[in-house]
Amino acid sequence: MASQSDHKATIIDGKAIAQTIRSEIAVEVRNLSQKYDKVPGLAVVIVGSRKDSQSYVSMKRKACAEVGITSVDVDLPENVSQDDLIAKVHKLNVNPDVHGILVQLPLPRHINEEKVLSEISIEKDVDGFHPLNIGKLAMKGREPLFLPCTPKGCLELLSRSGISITGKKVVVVGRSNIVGLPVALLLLQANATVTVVHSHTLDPESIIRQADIIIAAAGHAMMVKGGWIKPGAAIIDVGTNAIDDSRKKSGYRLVGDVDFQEACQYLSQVQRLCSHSDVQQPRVDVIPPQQEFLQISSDDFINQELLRRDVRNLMPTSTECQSSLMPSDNLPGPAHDLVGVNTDHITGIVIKAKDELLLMATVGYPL
Ligand SMILES: NC(=O)C1=CN([C@@H]2O[C@H](COP(=O)(O)OP(=O)(O)OC[C@H]3O[C@@H](n4cnc5c(N)ncnc54)[C@H](OP(=O)(O)O)[C@@H]3O)[C@@H](O)[C@H]2O)C=CC1
Ligand SMILES: Nc1nc(=O)c2c([nH]1)NC[C@@H]1CN(c3ccc(C(=O)N[C@@H](CCC(=O)O)C(=O)O)cc3)C=[N+]21
Repeated sequence: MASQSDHKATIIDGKAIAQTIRSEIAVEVRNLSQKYDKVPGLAVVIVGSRKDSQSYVSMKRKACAEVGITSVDVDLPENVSQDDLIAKVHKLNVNPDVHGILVQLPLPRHINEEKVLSEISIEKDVDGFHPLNIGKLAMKGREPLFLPCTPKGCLELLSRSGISITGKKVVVVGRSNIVGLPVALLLLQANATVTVVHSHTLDPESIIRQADIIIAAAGHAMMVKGGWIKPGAAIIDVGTNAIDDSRKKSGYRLVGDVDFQEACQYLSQVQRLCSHSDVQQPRVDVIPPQQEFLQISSDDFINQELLRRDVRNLMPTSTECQSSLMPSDNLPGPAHDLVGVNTDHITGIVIKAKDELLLMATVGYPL
């Protein structure tokens, strides 16, 4: 996790964490097989030959092999009827060697996904897509039998990276049944204050900028820009988007929903600010009383010493603070009061003059 002394964005190594989790599961599977003389079985059902689905399914089957879970492969043709698919699911429901059933989505258009998913026995619904499982996830004090894997993975990444959730402002970008909605529900259960951004959300940038934690799951390549991220924020980028890349043999490369390069550059720049006074300044948004947004350099407003201090020492009465924050000629009126900052870590400074919000500096450093 990023610390005050870090000068660049810290990268959560999802691959390494996944490897650790797989090793832990392998031990559990070994213990189970020793105790019960049986290994867990996962049925992975795929309909048709979509390239992306085949690639995800083969990843799942490989992961099963790696940890010692038996993968029961069910590959059905694109034109399989809904009744035949449901009959297959029913067979798997009663197969004692199958403990989990996963029907890869999306299904072909002629098949009703909702109907098929509701036919999976809730005891074997490892994707957690059964309405009863999702319903329990949404209710206080109820325990779903299975949690959807990607949302669960997001929380694992956070907890294994030492990022606490309780009390944090989390913005989830996306509200799909697979990722956005269940991850928002899980975060709510973990005592976060959750905002969900979707395709009808007005001004997503200003909402995302308030987040301590961002879960990006919109399926929209690099939509979250570096400047949208509050310094110190943790980001889990779920998006997997293929974009054209002539330098690749395949002709494409995968990118997330967050502009990774830009985010790292932006965060590094802001974090360096805390210890070097000569570096380029981050952007600062100024909100004049007319509510117009202006972008200016923070040079004129904030000195380095101020940023290094504990927020609690920066009380409105501090003349030093006021003079250091006093803009030369941009802001009218008498001394400005420093009225609000996040107390855990300096993530924003709000200055008031004559009870009007005049300036909000989105600079600071993480814990
Ligand atoms: N790594 C993993 O394990 C997984 C990764 N993924 C990846 O995550 C991404 C999302 O997948 P999935 O949830 O299935 O996608 P869906 O297309 O089902 O849902 C996308 C969601 O994002 C919202 N959205 C779309 N565009 C915007 C936008 N410009 N601003 C804000 N919100 C937007 C949509 O809003 P609305 O509801 O209004 O339409 C919708 O709720 C994809 O890139 C996918 O490949 C998915 C599953 C697992
Ligand atoms: N019943 C069902 N359950 C699912 O969980 C499900 C599904 N249907 N349908 C489609 C989505 C999509 N999905 C992904 C899984 C892993 C990666 C993933 O691991 N991506 C790698 C790269 C993969 C690659 O190299 O191709 C990465 O992000 O680094 C992405 C997407 C699961 N889904």
